[in-house]
Amino acid sequence: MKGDDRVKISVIGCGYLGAVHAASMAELGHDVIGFDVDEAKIRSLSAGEAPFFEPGLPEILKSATASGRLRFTSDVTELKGAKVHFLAVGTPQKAGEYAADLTYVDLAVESLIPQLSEGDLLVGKSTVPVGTAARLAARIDASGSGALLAWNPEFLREGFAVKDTISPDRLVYGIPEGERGLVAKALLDEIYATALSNDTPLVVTDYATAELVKVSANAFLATKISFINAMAEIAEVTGADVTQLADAIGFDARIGRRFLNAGVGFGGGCLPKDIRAFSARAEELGRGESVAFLKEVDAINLRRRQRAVDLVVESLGGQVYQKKIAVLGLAFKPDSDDIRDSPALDVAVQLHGLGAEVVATDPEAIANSARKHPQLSFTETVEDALHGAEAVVVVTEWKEFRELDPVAAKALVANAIVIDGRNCLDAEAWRAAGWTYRGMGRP
Ligand SMILES: NC(=O)c1ccc[n+]([C@@H]2O[C@H](COP(=O)([O-])OP(=O)(O)OC[C@H]3O[C@@H](n4cnc5c(N)ncnc54)[C@H](O)[C@@H]3O)[C@@H](O)[C@H]2O)c1
Ligand SMILES: O=c1ccn([C@@H]2O[C@H](COP(=O)(O)OP(=O)(O)O[C@H]3O[C@H](CO)[C@@H](O)[C@H](O)[C@H]3O)[C@@H](O)[C@H]2O)c(=O)[nH]1
Repeated sequence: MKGDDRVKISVIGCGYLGAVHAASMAELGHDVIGFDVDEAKIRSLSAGEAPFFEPGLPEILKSATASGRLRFTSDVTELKGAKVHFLAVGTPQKAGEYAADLTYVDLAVESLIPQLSEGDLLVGKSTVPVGTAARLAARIDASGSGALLAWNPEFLREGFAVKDTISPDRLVYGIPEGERGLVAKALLDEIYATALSNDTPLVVTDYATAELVKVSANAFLATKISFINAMAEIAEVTGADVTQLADAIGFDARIGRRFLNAGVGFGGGCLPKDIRAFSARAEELGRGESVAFLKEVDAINLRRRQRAVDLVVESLGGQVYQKKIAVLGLAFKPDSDDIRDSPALDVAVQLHGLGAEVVATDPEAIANSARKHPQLSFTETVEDALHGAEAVVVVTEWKEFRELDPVAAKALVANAIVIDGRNCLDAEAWRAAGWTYRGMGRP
């Protein structure tokens, strides 16, 4: 791509999604300016440093900022002149409610409107309740800026975010009808030229479908995880093994083995809040019953965290008070430092609440966890966590935990009891080394 041909892009909101999107778009050759109201985040990004852990991000941040294709600002007026503006601000769960909080989306759009010029394209990436795009399009029309709106939901997974952005499984464009839609599509095609030239499937549709594709994809994934966790609950009272069950049903190509790992369940900044926001929106639309099952998906999910806590208590004869428990894992999944709605951190907090002396460790998520829960004790090394522990609970399946040597680990602990909250250990090897092994839905 030659300098003058590059599309000038702005990214509004440089959190997990926005920072990765900005750096990846620059990596693909576009001129990008990232904007965030959080000045500390902007300072870190401007220095080429990722404010969170994401494999591959530091490398592309450094190369793109050094090449001049990527810069960051906390001054919204600097977005003037960009042709395409990606909206990537947060849409968290409202406090005490299921619905999504759209405050950040609305504030960001209001601050962007004075910077827009005729023919500019605002592209929504944040996950929003269906109907939001139509409302924002009307607001932009009323502003008289002459800008257009498209909704282009994002499906990246943390831990694989750069790869997922540069080579997505599919692209979805929600665009307006008629000529304006064609203009929007042409700009998006230019931005995603690399992915499209690699035959990435493209779905071009209306706003409502694009918004619904995103939330229904997450609802499906959450349902798949809660389905297998429901089977784990049945396995627990019948002596069956849910991991073998998952393998066996997963061989059916119509079902597939992915997202059938039973354990302490799903967490993170997306699946939990997205299924709740979907339920709330469906209720507003008078169709609450259509997705009523999502409340059960949520309930099954939360029960599994409790199950891990109960297993620890049960294994210690019903009493954890003042007993040292090693909690291996804090992040909501491996290869991430994200602790938003983390089942692992929740298990640690619950055990602490029961009076246990929790010592938790995680390769990347200690700093975030300590900020949120300073009452917990943390240690950098697994060995320190294991030393003198009366029980060990594995709640995030980091490679370093999966590959622990059960013989060496046994020499450190006071009691060889392990609760495998992610079914990620070799049960036979741990038992052979003398451990009492308890998994989630497997004997
Ligand atoms: N994290 C993911 O893996 C992922 C993947 C797909 C979709 N999403 C969706 O993307 C959105 C962002 O998620 P996230 O995980 O990056 O959240 P985040 O909380 O990490 O980042 C949001 C950022 O927006 C900034 N912000 C808030 N108000 C602003 C404003 N008015 N102007 C500019 N910046 C503002 C915040 O300071 C923050 O840095 C959500 O809707 C989420 O559901 C996230
Ligand atoms: O078999 C499985 C698979 C996942 N999980 C858990 O499910 C959660 C979510 O995992 P994952 O989906 O890999 O993480 P996210 O990065 O939150 O990605 C989800 O949420 C994003 C934000 O909307 C979407 O873009 C992605 O497509 C969607 O996978 C984590 O706690 C995992 O431990 C399980 O318990 N069992």
